[in-house]
Amino acid sequence: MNASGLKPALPGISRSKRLGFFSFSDRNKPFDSKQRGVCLIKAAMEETQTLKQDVNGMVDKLANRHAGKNHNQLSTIGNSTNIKWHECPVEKIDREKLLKQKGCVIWITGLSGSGKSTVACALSHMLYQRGNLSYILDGDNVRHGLNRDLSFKAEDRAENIRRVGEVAKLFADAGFICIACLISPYRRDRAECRSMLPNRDFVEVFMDVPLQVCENRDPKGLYKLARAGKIKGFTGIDDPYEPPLDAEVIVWSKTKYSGQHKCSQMHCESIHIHLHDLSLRRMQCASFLSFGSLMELINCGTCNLVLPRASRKQ
Ligand SMILES: Nc1ncnc2c1ncn2[C@@H]1O[C@H](COP(=O)(O)OS(=O)(=O)O)[C@@H](OP(=O)(O)O)[C@H]1O
Ligand SMILES: Nc1ncnc2c1ncn2[C@@H]1O[C@H](COP(=O)(O)OP(=O)(O)O)[C@@H](O)[C@H]1O
Repeated sequence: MNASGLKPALPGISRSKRLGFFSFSDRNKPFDSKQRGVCLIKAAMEETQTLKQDVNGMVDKLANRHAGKNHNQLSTIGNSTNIKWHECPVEKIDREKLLKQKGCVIWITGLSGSGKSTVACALSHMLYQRGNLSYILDGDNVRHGLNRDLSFKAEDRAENIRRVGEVAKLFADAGFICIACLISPYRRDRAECRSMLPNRDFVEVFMDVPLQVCENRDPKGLYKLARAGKIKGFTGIDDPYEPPLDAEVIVWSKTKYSGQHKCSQMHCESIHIHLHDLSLRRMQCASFLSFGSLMELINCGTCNLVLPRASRKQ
């Protein structure tokens, strides 16, 4: 069977993934038509599945590209009536070419004191050193301006996450690597942010640090106030935190497994990072890294983060 001379049926789908072309490596065995038939059916099923995934991916992409945009008619979105989406000939892909990077959102979630801002800054610094443009949306900082009207009640937290999700999406559209670090305690709110972006343009990073460790760090003294009842509805104390079930990246401090609460300098310097390969639904690799060699993970394979060697600002 020869695939040469035929154009791919769908753009972006390689010949090898099209139905009807199989290669058999075991050519020396005597021909067993029954076994060969089973082989063919199996291969066809696998190819069909792959093709389906490719087509779904393309449909997703188009759906995401046009989500909420009605190009010819006036629309009503929420309370905004009679609005119309305006296209510009300079698109995301053009800006990405200019910046030589892929616009995406890295969403860091975890308890207060789990190290979200620290990781965000380290990542941003390393990207800067590599010549990549990033921007951090830190929950604490955004609440100083855009979200200053929001409290820590569940509905206000949801609105906080929605707004930051929308802003992050704009940054990604601008071609930035947008690093959002917020407690974002509810799965539903985070899932909504994920759904705003095409598949793989949203990388969820879970700071898997136990409450006890965060509470021992307590850099702002907030846990102490919460335990004393002076702050009500503090995440982890008297307000919920729903850990992600399928984050692409999981980060934890070594202290979680060493059983120490006050960590030594060496432990402070070490974090573990797991890349969660969602396509295989299993942990792909576990890496032990010094804090200085944090992550270099952009536009690589199944998820957008890579764990590189990079020097830390002393
Ligand atoms: N009740 C309560 N619960 C949790 N956190 C509180 C609360 N009150 C104030 N803070 C401070 O607000 C920071 C978290 O803001 P976020 O916007 O990330 O929170 S959320 O995503 O809306 O849940 C958080 O910052 P981080 O410690 O950086 O997470 C706290 O400094
Ligand atoms: N891997 C780590 N080991 C030990 N301490 C850490 C680590 N990462 C961050 N910290 C410290 O924990 C505290 C909280 O970190 P921060 O990044 O502000 O957390 P968050 O943004 O989640 O509230 C800070 O004092 C920071 O220096």
